[in-house]
Amino acid sequence: MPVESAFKAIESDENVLQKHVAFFDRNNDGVIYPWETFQGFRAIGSGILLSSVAALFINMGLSGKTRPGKKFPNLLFPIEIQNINMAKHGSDSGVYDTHGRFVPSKFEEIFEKYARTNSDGLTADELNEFIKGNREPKDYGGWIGGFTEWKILYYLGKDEKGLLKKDVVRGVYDGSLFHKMVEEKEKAKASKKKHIDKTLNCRLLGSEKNFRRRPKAADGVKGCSRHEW
Ligand code: HEM
Ligand SMILES: [Ca+2]
Repeated sequence: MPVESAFKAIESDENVLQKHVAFFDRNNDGVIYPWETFQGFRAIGSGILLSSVAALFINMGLSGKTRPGKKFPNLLFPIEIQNINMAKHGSDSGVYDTHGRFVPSKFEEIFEKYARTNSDGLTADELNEFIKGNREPKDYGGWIGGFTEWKILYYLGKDEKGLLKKDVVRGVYDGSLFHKMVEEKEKAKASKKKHIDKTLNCRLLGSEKNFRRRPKAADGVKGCSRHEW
């Protein structure tokens, strides 16, 4: 899905990683359950399969790490947002520091190093090089973590030319991308509804065959036309 427009600059002294995950805390109680992860994925337009698999893996994988000192796993796999920085893994970009803060120089480094075709984004090949470049030896868990995070981001956020834009990547770090995606989805839904309403309107006027989407047709009826063109 193409997501354009500029995102705000990110403050580097706050726990931005908490913002990254807060979108998925659907009832804002500081804890993310698997069904909330599922709902969050659905809200940004992911299919049922990806949303289910992601919810299972993310919550089962991160829950225990964010519940330090708890002896037994909670089988509802809650993720505690206040401890989300403990869920960090290796083989990442280093853009989040150990406290979950945003490190601007690391963010810039991604594009300085890998964005060769277009300084403003990464192609699929450049992204693969970047993911490989982050790998620490034998850190298999981190390899999988990094690979899936970046591949899902690419899948959901690439533009029509297959480029993962810098703005989109910046937006994922503070979670603003997720809110943006919901907005885009709502907009697309509203315009589809408008189109259906117009089609219906034209049908009532008896010109459904020649219906075209355009602001004002020659015959003066908004969105309808009696002529092919
Ligand atoms: C569509 C949904 C999501 C996408 C596209 C996504 C993508 C990403 C990306 C690209 C990173 C940066 C990794 C790096 O800097 O190398 C990241 C980091 C992280 N994400 Fe997500 N994420 C999503 C959802 C979630 C959810 C639901 C959680 C947990 C509730 C989560 C937890 C984390 C954590 C803990 C990190 C830090 C990893 C680290 O730096 O070691 N993410 N994510
Ligand atoms: Ca919650």
